[in-house]
Amino acid sequence: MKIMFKKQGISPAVTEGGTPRVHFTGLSAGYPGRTVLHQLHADIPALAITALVGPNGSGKSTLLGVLAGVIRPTSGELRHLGNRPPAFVPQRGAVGDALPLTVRQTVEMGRWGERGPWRRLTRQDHTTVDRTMERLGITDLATRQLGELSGGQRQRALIAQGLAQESDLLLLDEPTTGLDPEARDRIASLLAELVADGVTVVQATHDLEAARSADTCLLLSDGRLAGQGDPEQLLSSSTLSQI
Ligand SMILES: Nc1ncnc2c1ncn2[C@@H]1O[C@H](COP(=O)(O)OP(=O)(O)OP(=O)(O)O)[C@@H](O)[C@H]1O
Repeated sequence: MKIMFKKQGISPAVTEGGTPRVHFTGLSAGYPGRTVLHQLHADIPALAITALVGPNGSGKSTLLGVLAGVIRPTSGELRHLGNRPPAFVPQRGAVGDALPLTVRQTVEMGRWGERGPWRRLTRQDHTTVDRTMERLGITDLATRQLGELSGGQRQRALIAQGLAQESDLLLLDEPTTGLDPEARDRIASLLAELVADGVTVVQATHDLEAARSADTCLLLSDGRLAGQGDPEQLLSSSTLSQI
């Protein structure tokens, strides 16, 4: 099993169809005693939105965990063709309701990768946090506890934490699930803006509208790649009913 971070030396096969931000081949991964992902081969194109789609338990969150570096592949090769660690925004439900954190503290944690949890944040860090909260429209929620927010407000705080990491690769686990149409549209517009700003976005989603508006799509079924490419073509009703 190989994990590599590098900017150069991409093989022609990899660059075909656009520069990839992540390339993986023969990738298998899972949890102790249980293989979930089986021999996946795919590219995540740079400066685009990739949707990870598939039924419950098909391995979307596990693949995000592998891309984020929190789950180690058991075999295969994973290449990151960028020079910054990815920013990972977990599912809203995975973040404890009882955590005694304000929105501002939540977003500040996005700077810990640079600074470490015990070092004081710099003025530049605070500026980044302010700017990110403004961008997500949560400045007026700064002193509120995370656990007392609505689903959409909480989701924006978690995305702000991801953005505050200033990575060029943002990995999101179901960012729009359970949100009303206005909140979903807001997040969709933000993701498009981020791509225009130079960020590569990968989102696991059950939201077919979000998936269809992505640039490309990886369809997972039972830990295997059931298809990849144009979401409009891939997410036809016949394919969806098959999986
Ligand atoms: N921590 C864990 N330990 C053991 N097995 C796990 C763990 N997390 C997930 N799994 C198993 O791995 C498989 C894939 O789960 P995963 O969460 O990646 O799927 P998913 O496609 O994201 O599902 P959902 O759409 O429900 O979020 C499932 O069978 C699940 O039970």
